[in-house]
Amino acid sequence: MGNVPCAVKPCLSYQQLLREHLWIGDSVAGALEPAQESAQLSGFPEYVKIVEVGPRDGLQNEKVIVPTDIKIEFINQLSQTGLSVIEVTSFVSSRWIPQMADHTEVMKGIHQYPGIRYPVLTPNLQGFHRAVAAGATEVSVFGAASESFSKKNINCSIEESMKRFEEVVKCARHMNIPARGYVSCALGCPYEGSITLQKVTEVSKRLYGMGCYEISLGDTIGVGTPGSMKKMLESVMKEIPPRALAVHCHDTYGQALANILTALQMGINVVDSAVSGLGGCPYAKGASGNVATEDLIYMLNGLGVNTGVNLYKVMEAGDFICKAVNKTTNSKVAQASFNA
Ligand SMILES: CC(C)(COP(=O)([O-])OP(=O)([O-])OC[C@H]1O[C@@H](n2cnc3c(N)ncnc32)[C@H](O)[C@@H]1OP(=O)([O-])[O-])[C@@H](O)C(=O)NCCC(=O)NCCSC(=O)C[C@@](C)(O)CC(=O)[O-]
Repeated sequence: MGNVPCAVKPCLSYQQLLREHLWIGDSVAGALEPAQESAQLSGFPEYVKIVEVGPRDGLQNEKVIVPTDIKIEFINQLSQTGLSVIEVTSFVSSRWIPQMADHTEVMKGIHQYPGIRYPVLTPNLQGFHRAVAAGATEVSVFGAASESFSKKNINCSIEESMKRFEEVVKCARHMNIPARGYVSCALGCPYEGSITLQKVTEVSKRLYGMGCYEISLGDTIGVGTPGSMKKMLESVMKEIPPRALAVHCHDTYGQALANILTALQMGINVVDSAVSGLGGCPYAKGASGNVATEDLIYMLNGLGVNTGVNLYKVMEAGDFICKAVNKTTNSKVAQASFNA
């Protein structure tokens, strides 16, 4: 029963807690009111948009190729949870990321529900055109604040990447397709170590300036702390309003939830996460998965922050994909619940 206080241990199991109490994520009338009040009082946003990156970031690093029908079933299950954004796949080179080679089949195979957005990664115009042909209606370009990471990940300098992204975003705008921008290594780089605040801010500003509607600041190797997150956001927020920013925290050093909490207190209300804490970038060696969506929802529910997402259904989708890829979940909430 993990951290449940001794006094309640004999009375409650985690499953009871999850099913019957406010942590479940359904708005039980009345039950959320005191917590919602506390969320408002403490300066947290009333609503957080969760960008589920499990099918893309979560699976891209898996060595064994996950069958396409499993990916499609996983995404369809996620669509039943209340999530409003699910990142589906990447239109990148299959030589670089073999796991994403079935991007077109996945994109065409999923059921796209109204009200849910299904963005995909597009590093260049070639990827963009293929994505659109496969039915994508939202794309993301992905840059880095580190020169070395940019070269390792997308085989070009930051400057060259900006030119490619400008082409993609321009084309997307003509077609009324929203484009999101990622900035990797916002809190540290696997090759260069510390990255200056100026560089993170400069790259973010360029992506925002070219028309990306939201900039996701990636702690690619999970080295950030609430202290470095605060400083980085203070710098970026001088150029970009918090409503256009998201945080994307890998949990390598166990700091992800603390970093997210810091970002929320600073006015950010978009958070990327991956079911079961899956994930990692093949070009960021040693980086572990993203913050688990289950753990994020549990924390937000406890704060009374609305996400519209059902925790129990997310845990079921997580259980499905973990069994399919033969992995144990990294979500503490799922571990505690399923082992109770
Ligand atoms: C960007 C490239 C393609 C450049 O790769 P390149 O080798 O420099 O490309 P090129 O332009 O020289 O072309 C070489 C070949 O690639 C093909 N090509 C060219 N573009 C494409 C494309 N879009 N889709 C499919 N094929 C493509 C092109 O057609 C050609 O084929 P060939 O003539 O030799 O047969 C490559 O480096 C690549 O695919 N990189 C992807 C890396 C990646 O996906 N990394 C993981 C995602 S980023 C991440 O996880 C971080 C994030 C977002 O989560 C945030 C965080 O945590 O920080």
